[in-house]
Amino acid sequence: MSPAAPETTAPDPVLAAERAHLRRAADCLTAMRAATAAVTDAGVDAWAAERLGAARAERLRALAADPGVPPSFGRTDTGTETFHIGRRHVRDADGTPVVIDWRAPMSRPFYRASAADPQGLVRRRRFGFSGGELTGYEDELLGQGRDGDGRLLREEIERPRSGPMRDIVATIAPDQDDIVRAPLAESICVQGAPGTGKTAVGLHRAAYLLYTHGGQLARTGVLVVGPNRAFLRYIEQVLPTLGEVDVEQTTVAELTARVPVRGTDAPEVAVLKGDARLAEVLHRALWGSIAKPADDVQVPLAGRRRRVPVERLKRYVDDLRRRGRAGADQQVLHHAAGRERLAVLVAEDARRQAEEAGGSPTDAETRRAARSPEVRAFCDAVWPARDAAELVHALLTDPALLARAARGLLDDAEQALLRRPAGPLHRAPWTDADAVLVDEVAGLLERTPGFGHVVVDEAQDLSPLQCRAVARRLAAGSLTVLGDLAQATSPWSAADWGGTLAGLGRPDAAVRPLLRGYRVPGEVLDYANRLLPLIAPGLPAATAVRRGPGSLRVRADGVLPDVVRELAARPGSIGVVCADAAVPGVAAALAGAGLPAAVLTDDGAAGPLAVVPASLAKGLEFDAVVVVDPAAIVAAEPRGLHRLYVVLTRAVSTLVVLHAGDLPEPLAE
Ligand SMILES: Nc1ncnc2c1ncn2[C@@H]1O[C@H](COP(=O)(O)OP(=O)(O)OP(=O)(O)O)[C@@H](O)[C@H]1O
Repeated sequence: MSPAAPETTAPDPVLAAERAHLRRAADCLTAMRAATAAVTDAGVDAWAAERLGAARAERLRALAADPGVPPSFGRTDTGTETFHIGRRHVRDADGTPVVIDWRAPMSRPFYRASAADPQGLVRRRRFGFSGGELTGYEDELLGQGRDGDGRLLREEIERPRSGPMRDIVATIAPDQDDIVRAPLAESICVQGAPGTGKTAVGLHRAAYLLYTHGGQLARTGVLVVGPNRAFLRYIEQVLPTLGEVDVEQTTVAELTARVPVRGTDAPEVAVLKGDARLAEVLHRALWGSIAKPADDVQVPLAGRRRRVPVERLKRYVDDLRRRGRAGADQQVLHHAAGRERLAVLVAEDARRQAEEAGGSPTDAETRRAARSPEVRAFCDAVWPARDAAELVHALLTDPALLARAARGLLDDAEQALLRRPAGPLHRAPWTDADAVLVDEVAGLLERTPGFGHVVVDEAQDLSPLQCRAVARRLAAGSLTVLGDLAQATSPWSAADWGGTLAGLGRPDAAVRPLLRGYRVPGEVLDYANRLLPLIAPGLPAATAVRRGPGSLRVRADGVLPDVVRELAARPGSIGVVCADAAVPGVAAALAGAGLPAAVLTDDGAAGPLAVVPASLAKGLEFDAVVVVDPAAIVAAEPRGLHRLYVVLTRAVSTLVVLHAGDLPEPLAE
């Protein structure tokens, strides 16, 4: 590696030149923004409001002025040409590129070149920043077979966390880049150990796809699904920092929020309600409510009445009913569309009769016939319009209805588990799992609008029916599934990805591993990995990209406030993770010692010192983590060891494990 210039007092000509280039790029960017704003302001407010939206325009302006986001983070030299790489294209007034967007094909060697395979580069230069100021650089003379030593990568990872997740655009690794730049048509499942960058890679893939397939994806949209609001708060700034403000980021609970959730299910009930068999029960309940036509229908058409005989009516209904299941071509007839279609078939029958009798009813007359009170009454009797919430409510409160729909699928004990007391629909004690059932029925009634690409994070925890809810939002698009089977804590967690991918509608998605751990120092990762043979015997352990001597402290005698006070002496965030039931006690102990900590909630954002219920720790990270009483975390739930594995892998710099009693066995020695 060539000289890395740390903070210097003597002027470094390379630094001076790069700073000048950055200043120029910043000026050009400001000019580009000003030009865009001028266009927007010049009497095209309606367009601007519609296309950009006030919030988006605001965000773009903020980005332009954000000193924490330098216009370039590195450069490539081919020997004849130099390209600066940044978060977005910057060009000067003549249109000459000043910075190349990281997603452009020309930027690819920046991420892929190595000493063994320089990809036409003689040098790769990475910049180091401090407070938005260029303070150093690292050169890799690839042409001479010399790779870098990763010092800047290490600095970047260990830069104290002060808020939400940051992008990794300056340091995406080749194996990550492979996934980020995979073709749009490819659905991918990223199985990665904690801190290997799955979330980061998924978000950068979304940004890459939007850049590369802008037109197509701008129409169909990109959706990111995370486990809860706290997690979304944590990740939600990554895409805007990359210039992508039009991505919808949500949770399964929000996707399926068709009924007000006021209740909770016992665990065994939640498991059953998430079971794939329920999809079939609901399908039967809905389509089974279609009746057999009992009488002929008299259809008023063009001033005459035409009788459509019951036998033909039965055939129309049967044909349509058959199309309620996916055929070989996967085109499913939705229930509401089936009802419309039935009315049209009846009216067309009458039209044919009229034509055979020498008449010629018009299209408009036929449409009117389809909407006539007679035909409507027939459809109401045979193929009534249904409401998703009403149907699920009826199924859960009417044992006879449930028994009919569940015959051969759910035994008596399972049916009893599902039952809830009868009561008015508007006061129904809906649960999260019920909401997914209602969404399932809504998806049978009408087509759910689908996105062009969906990124689903922490996918190992999805129930089969939650998978179906996500799959409905996918339509013909592709999927990026992110997860770690070793961190699976929900009751439906499986030992492999097959079921989840099938449930998500992409059984053939390739499973791609990520095995280099960025977040957690080697000492901490090795410690957590001791649990792997117990919780996920088939999975290979990740190796950390860096070691951190002293990063792991396992203490039987530690006093929590003292430990926290000591950690707080260093910059960065602190997460105190404990069993959910211990949260009030831990928060009180800290407050009592003059260390007020915010308790992280499902929809809250964490402050610099947060008490984190173990059940919410997934996906998050803190510079320092204190795990309080690991045995209680394990004892709190059936997959407690998996939960412990999650919480032990949240620390970027320091992990302190405080235990009063025995440690879980693999961690004891
Ligand atoms: N190539 C990289 N360069 C710098 N930092 C990286 C890189 N890849 C990942 N990181 C950092 O490592 C940390 C973990 O990343 P991320 O949260 O995406 O991992 P994950 O695999 O989703 O973890 P978990 O399974 O624990 O949720 C983040 O701080 C991220 O910025």
